[in-house]
Amino acid sequence: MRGEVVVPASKSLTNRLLLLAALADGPSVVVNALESRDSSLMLAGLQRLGARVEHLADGGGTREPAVRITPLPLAAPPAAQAHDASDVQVDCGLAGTVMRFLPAVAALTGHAVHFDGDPEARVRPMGAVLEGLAELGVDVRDPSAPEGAAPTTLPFTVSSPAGLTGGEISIDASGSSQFVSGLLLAAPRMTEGLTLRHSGTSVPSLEHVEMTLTVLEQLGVSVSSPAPYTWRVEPGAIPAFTARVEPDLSNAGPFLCAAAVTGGEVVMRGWPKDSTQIGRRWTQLLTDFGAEVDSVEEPGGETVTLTVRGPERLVTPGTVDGTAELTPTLAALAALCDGETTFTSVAHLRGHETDRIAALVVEIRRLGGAAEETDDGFRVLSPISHGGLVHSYADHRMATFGAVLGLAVDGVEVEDIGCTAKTMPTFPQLWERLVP
Ligand SMILES: O=C(O)C1=C[C@@H](OP(=O)(O)O)[C@@H](O)[C@H](O)C1
Ligand SMILES: C=C(OP(=O)(O)O)C(=O)O
Repeated sequence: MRGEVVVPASKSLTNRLLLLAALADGPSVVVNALESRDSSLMLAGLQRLGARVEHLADGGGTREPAVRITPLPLAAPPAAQAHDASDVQVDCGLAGTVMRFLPAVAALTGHAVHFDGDPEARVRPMGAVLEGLAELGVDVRDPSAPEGAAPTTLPFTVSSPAGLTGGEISIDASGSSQFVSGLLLAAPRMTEGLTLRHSGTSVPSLEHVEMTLTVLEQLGVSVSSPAPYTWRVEPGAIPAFTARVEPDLSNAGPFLCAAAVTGGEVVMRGWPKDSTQIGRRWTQLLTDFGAEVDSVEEPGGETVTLTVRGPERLVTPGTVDGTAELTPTLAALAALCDGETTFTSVAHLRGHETDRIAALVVEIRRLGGAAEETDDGFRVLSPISHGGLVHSYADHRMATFGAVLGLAVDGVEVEDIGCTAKTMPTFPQLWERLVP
């Protein structure tokens, strides 16, 4: 695999910026927003909550497509305009950022809003974010459950006729960093702002919480972390803004790994030098697996051209720690190494699009490799030895895991490559272009 790749925009940054545009104090423009299932669901959800969405061919003279959002109306306490909006429905699909980020925004509008999603989404953990909202006075219920039973998964309805006052709450976010981000993103529009404390052992994917805080700060919101695992967002207007979205560095992973597993070379221009995305870790991770990574600064100084060259034989780093959403792609590298690789601090992957720990172990074994689950992750013991059908489980990263394996082993077929549309609808075309 040899060539140059331009990956689409970041899902995580797109969905944060779209949401914050809907809470800003005037129309805002998100340039180079991702177009994918997750971002479409975010836009549709924000529209349901009252935001206006316009697609622009040229975002503010940059000749790049953009989305202009006119903010949604917030509840005016006392909630004179809050109507009985039992017909406001938000479809979350399988998007964690929609199911975890929009309930607090829904509460700010004063409407009763019903959330549901794909069958696979109905098992993804939601408890902590819903408990947090309940602590803030929001009525959270599953209309089909017995009276009094607090929902911990989709579907559910949130309703807070007077909007959100905010204050100080504590939740256990050990299941997902999105529980923290989902409450902090809405916090500037809570009348008292929000102090949020995490009460469990550790928060996974902490890079994503840092991304939330940085984006808020870049948009003029005052944020702080007064103690470990405690965050404070001050109340206030979010000035209307224009922001451009970086390329998705997590989705860059399969392409960079394509070079790594084939002894090829893949070039990416416009790689941000200073990103909040967890995908910034690829340069070190690929080096750890034996690839050669070069970066050359581009004019302007904010981006580099990244070149990844694959080694003759991959080497295992032994342990790979806390790699969150990068893990399925890294598991493909591990499944092509002779030595053992142990993935640690990724227990929360069981609550992703599918139980990724179980899925990765099953699929590696299906192709003749040896792998086992551990308490906080999994271990790849020996490489895959033959082809077969890799199951996707509706999970874009399981599909791209299979695609990377198929470059190194004959006869690998990936079921439902279309599920990559969750964050990268152009994956099949971009992939084909790299094949010699
Ligand atoms: O905030 C975000 O944009 C995300 C946070 C992470 O969630 P978890 O903390 O559940 O891993 C990550 O895996 C997900 O793809 C995107
Ligand atoms: C975990 C992921 O997605 P979500 O935003 O749906 O949680 C992911 O993209 O790997």
